[in-house]
Amino acid sequence: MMGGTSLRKPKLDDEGKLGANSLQRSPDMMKLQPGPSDSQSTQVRHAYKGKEPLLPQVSPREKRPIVERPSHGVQFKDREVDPDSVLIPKQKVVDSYALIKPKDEPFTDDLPPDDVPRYEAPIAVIRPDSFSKEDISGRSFLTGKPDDQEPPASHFGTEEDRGDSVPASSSSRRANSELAPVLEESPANLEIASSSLGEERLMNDAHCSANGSTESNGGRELRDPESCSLVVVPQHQLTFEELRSLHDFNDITKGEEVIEISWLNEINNECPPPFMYIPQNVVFQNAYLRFTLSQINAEDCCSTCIGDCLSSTTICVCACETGNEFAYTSEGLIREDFLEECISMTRDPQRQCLSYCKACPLERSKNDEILEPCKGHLKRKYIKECWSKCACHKRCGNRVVQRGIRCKLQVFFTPEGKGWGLRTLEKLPKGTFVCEYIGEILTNKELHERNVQRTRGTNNEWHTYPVLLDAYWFLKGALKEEEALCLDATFYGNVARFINHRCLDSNLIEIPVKVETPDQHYYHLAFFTAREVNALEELTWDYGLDFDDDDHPVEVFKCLCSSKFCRNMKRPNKIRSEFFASVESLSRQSISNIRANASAAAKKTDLLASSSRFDKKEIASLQFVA
Ligand SMILES: C[S@@+](CC[C@H](N)C(=O)[O-])C[C@H]1O[C@@H](n2cnc3c(N)ncnc32)[C@H](O)[C@@H]1O
Repeated sequence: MMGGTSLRKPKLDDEGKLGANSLQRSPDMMKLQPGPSDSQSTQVRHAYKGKEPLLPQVSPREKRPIVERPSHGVQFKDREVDPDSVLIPKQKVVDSYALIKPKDEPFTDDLPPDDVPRYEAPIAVIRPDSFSKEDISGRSFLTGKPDDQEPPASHFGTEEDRGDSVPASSSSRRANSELAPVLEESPANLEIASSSLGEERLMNDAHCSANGSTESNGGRELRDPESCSLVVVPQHQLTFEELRSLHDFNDITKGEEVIEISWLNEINNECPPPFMYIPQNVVFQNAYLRFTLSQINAEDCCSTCIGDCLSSTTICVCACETGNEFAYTSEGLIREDFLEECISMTRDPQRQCLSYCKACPLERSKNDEILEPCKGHLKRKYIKECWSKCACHKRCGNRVVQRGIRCKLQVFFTPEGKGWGLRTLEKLPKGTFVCEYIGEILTNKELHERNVQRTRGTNNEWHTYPVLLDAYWFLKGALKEEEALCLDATFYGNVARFINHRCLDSNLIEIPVKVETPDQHYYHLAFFTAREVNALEELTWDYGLDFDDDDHPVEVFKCLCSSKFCRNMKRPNKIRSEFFASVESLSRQSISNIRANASAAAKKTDLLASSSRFDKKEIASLQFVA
């Protein structure tokens, strides 16, 4: 599991020092699989070493007009694109950019067949008119649509509808489709909530497709196209051409974002793995979300604000959550002190504040007979943005994440063997919003079921990309199953699914952002730059993986982040001492904080020490740090 929870256990190495793995998170919280393409990619790359990369013919395409809107208060600076970084394939680039310019060679059929990655295609589509209005509204899950397309608040069922355990929306979905409870027996069917256009889609067998399994009949009937409006799409192994066309070379988002995001492979002939691009989170099945205006109380919105909240002289209700100061500056960046606080709470083991659930949903989802105690979840600072019930202007400066991706990004094939990655094509100031982590909203039980199914399967190429939304789990005594949520970008996701891991000093930091609901159990996970990032730099994020952990079913990857803080690296002594020095300096500030509050620290250490989950070595390391 990436991000979300973070219990880093300082560890001692063999010599009893704070070791290379000293800043690790809880094992069970972090489960992540190697990306689908990595193993293949290494082989293919070697096979093509020294050859010119083959890149698809770029067909000229009309540039999508980006509507410029008058600015009210917040200025989203037009960042200057580094001239050396113009990589967008459809743009003409001058010779000096040849190093990174996408090649124009057309694909030919004479590619060695063994080097052609094989995937299966998704799948099927339901026509929008196939559901009743009620059903559509029940499923709507639209948030933060950029600018003028922002949708109205969607109804997710009333309190009465909700019943004890199953939300009305998911009940109605089940009534409409028997495709819901199928993970165990049949190939999983995946249901997607409404798109930005209110369009309903149903993806059948996305899991199976991603899994690489084949259907012998070469196609699968989903539903009668007339009665249920499903289109039958033949299932077969994708040819290279088909795979390539799955992701628009110029825009992997297929027009779903305000800006285009190209993809580029200068290393080998691989294409990005098959997945469905979505710009907003969607409910998979049982997750309970209720976005209603009636649910938003006066204290949850700024119903008296006018124009730009950031320039208002009176205190805006939406800033109360962040100490009466907005998290954003008038340039649309995160405020320096707020950002530093978030960084230190996430990265500095002494600042990390863990909270413990009474009945941890993560442990509950395992269905074990004995419920293990909660291993702790990182407390986080979060941002609260203005939304529909706020009276401020749509371009109020306290609406950043909901405006969608604004940076010039590119999905690219990394040369170091990490598979695909995400990079910026322009210099990004510290505190810039880059993108959200978008995926299917699953309950933890659903995620657990997916994982079980994956590990049971014969094909280990089915990888998962999940993050927990666990920042507030501790607030509620016992979360209902449908309230303990996570995001999974394995089958549906946005560009964030390409962000690779970097231990500790990654250039992105994830911050929870509340937009459309005051509910604590659902929030957006947004990535901001933790420092200034240069054009062409890869964007990275610390997944919080514990590379020593073999107590989870998902194999961790061999980390190639090349950070000097890498937790998955045997270091020579010199580098090791540098590493300790860096950790020491990072911790100094926090150690003084702990000294200032010795009793709280001691209490915390006692609490951790009393937990049977820690062995002597770990307790010793906790005491060492304290
Ligand atoms: C969220 S995906 C990132 C995108 C992925 N590289 C791809 O090609 O789709 C996570 C996977 O990327 C690879 N990865 C990410 N960070 C890595 C790192 N620091 N070293 C090696 N592999 C990494 C691992 O295979 C991991 O399971």
